[in-house]
Amino acid sequence: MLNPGMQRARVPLSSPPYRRLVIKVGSAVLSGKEGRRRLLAIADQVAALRGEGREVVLVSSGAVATGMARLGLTQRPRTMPGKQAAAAVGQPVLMQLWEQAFAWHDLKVAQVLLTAEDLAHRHRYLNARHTLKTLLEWGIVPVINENDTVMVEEIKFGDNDQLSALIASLVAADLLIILSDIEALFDADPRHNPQARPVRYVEKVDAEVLRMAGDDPNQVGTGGMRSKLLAAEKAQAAGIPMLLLPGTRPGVVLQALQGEPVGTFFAAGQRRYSGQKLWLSQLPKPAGEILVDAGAARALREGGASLLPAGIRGVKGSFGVGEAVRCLDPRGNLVGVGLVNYSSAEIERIMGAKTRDLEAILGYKHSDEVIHRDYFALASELAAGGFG
Ligand SMILES: Nc1ncnc2c1ncn2[C@@H]1O[C@H](COP(=O)(O)OP(=O)(O)O)[C@@H](O)[C@H]1O
Ligand SMILES: N[C@@H](CCC(=O)OP(=O)(O)O)C(=O)O
Repeated sequence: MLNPGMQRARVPLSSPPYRRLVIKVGSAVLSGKEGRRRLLAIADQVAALRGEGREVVLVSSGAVATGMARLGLTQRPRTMPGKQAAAAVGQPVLMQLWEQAFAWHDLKVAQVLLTAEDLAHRHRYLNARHTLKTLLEWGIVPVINENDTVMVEEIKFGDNDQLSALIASLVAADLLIILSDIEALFDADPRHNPQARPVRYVEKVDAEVLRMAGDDPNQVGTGGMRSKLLAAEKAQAAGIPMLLLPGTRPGVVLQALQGEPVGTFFAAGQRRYSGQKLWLSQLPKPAGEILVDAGAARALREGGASLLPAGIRGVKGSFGVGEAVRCLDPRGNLVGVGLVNYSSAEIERIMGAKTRDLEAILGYKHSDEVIHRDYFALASELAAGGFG
């Protein structure tokens, strides 16, 4: 949903002070001849923001692009192991650049490499949160990237735009800033449509807005504009506004926060959840699937019920206690996602059974419910780019 009256993106004057920021820097900003200069300019701005009493978490892409430069490759490797090898070469070089850039300002950096799996386990997610919180308390600038060398296609976040939105929720940021190589969101892909006009304000990321974006990235990036819109959608669902800015322009973050009209501002949405349920609704990948019967599907969808063993007809995949799984109805439609109190092996033994028989079957009982209602989010409530 656009607001045609609002021509230029301004951080609204009525906005909160934006004390905690997550700033994502795209590969396009950090690569090429100008990459080094832009990295230094971003570090200058982060240092200035820190000086104003704000906290900043950086999400930095660029490991693959930096590795390519270091290895003298002119084309992005096509295979997954090729990209991973390039990232393994590039990541330490990239961190060294951030380390040096921040050292000028007497600031220390910390490298945090995450996989989607890390955030899909509640205890690992909470560990990541504690670590980031501690780093911020110590006055350190965390620099996060996907752990490219160990991730596999099935469990990757998709790209760092998605990761940055998840991190914004994780640290309860006041604002997510995405720095790319483009002035703003345009109403059509500007590479194919020279008449495309910038959109300065987006109230809500809906189908009309998603239609504007191409999903093929620039030469070095990954997700394209579509993935930035999906990140905005995730941030909006968490009640966090997002600002898309041209990271190629020095000083642009400070200008935007002073109210200058630059980039595209995505309003904070109505926060749908907090805590556990927010995390569930944004998870990138499920650990497995539970097939439920029609009665259980109705009870979950309409009655806000917990999932009992009696309503389970099948299990797919192998998962442990506490993992997040998809629940599918008899037609294969997604009912929602939830955290299981039993492993897939246990569910295979107790599916279809009455609650009172669980102890006799297993010899113990963790709980009556396989998924408790407080740990379940309906399909209609999931963020785009999540389980869906
Ligand atoms: N509607 C649109 N508005 C702006 N940019 C778009 C649009 N559709 C596609 N793009 C392209 O998306 C690119 C940015 O995405 P990406 O390559 O993933 O960047 P990054 O490396 O910063 O993550 C821009 O360079 C632009 O060419
Ligand atoms: N982890 C990858 C990032 C890939 C990625 O999402 O890139 P981009 O679209 O430029 O944010 C790297 O460091 O190269």
